Amino acid sequence: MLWGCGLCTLLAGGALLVLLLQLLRWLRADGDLTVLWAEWRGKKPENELRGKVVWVTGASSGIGEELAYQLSKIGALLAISARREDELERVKKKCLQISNLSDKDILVLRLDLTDRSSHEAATNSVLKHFGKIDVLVNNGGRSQRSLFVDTNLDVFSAIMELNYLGTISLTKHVLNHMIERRRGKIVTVSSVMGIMGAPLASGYCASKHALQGFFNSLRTELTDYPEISIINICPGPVQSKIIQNVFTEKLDKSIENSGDQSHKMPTERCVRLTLVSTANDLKEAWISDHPYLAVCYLWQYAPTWAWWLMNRMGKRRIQNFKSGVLFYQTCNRSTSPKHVKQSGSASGLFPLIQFSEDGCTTQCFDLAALLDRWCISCCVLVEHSMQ
Ligand SMILES: NC(=O)c1ccc[n+]([C@@H]2O[C@H](COP(=O)([O-])OP(=O)(O)OC[C@H]3O[C@@H](n4cnc5c(N)ncnc54)[C@H](O)[C@@H]3O)[C@@H](O)[C@H]2O)c1
Repeated sequence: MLWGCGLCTLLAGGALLVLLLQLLRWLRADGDLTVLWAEWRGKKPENELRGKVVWVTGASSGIGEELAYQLSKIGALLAISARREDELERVKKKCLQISNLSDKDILVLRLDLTDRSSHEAATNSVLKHFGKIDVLVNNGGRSQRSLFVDTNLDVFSAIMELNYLGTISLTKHVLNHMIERRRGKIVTVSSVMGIMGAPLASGYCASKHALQGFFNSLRTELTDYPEISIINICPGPVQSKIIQNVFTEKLDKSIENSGDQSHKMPTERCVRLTLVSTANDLKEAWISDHPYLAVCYLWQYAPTWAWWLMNRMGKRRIQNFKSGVLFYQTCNRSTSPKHVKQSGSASGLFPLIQFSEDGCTTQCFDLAALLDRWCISCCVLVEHSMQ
């Protein structure tokens, strides 16, 4: 009897959760509440960032490249940096085509974040060209895909050198200038992996946690400078070249198969919400589709349940990784996770619920199907959540 009541409560809770998720998806709730509010009622990036000098690192691909495009359309003056100058020239050419900016409004500046001795000169080059830096976007970085036990410590050192030390080194030089002017914005593209943990990305998660801790502390040291904003952006999985560029267990080994990216958040959307967060000086912004965003909330409010979920799914993910199978190789690669072709048993969580292909590709209205879809989505989350 009691057991029956418990089961009913569990099912009702599950149904409510699923309905809530569907509602959030339907409402396109792909950011935390402060981001969504800022997008609806807040300041527009077009008004706040036009004419501002914005320096974007890691601008040769992915999120950084798209930032360059959207900022140029808005009319911001740009310094774009990465290691490959030819790629930056390509990005600059496109920026000039899609905007009203002229050649001198976009500075291409080669920068290796790991070469910290070059950061002061690079900062001076931007200042010499534009006379000021209004916004620094710390975007350059690399993810990881390897088990800690198999990974050379050099890899952990390289991740921290790039994602953490490279970022705070550049910040230090630019911040000196902002302190002199008593104004500016430092935007750092962290990750939801700076909030939670995930298997196969221990070094990457550590570097993003380090960034979160660093910038949250720096913000408290800048209370005498209310016009200087420290803005941490925490995206979930976003379409980019991040998987092609991941660190593996050895420094000289690259990944063989970067897999399908189509289920991830479109780069344009992530960048738009990043600019909304920047325009509105949001201290921290979670930008992600569901169920990833829901897991962030779970992590924040019920960490022990979040651990349970992560451990359950992480086990499967590690098994797949060891056998050389990416989880989504069991899925329809040309569509999103909600269009997973495999049976529910692919998740290993609800082995009794079986799907036909169509059961997954159509909108599912029965509770079991919705629950199963949620579980599969969660598994795909674990596959990708370390980016
Ligand atoms: N794509 C995602 O799913 C995702 C999710 C959360 C956070 N992020 C973060 O977003 C940022 C951008 O990543 P992305 O997804 O666009 O990946 P990406 O690989 O497409 O772009 C990374 C950029 O960083 C640059 N970079 C790498 N090493 C560098 C170095 N030593 N010096 C200077 N630049 C260097 C690359 O050249 C490239 O321009 C990263 O910090 C990443 O951690 C990405």
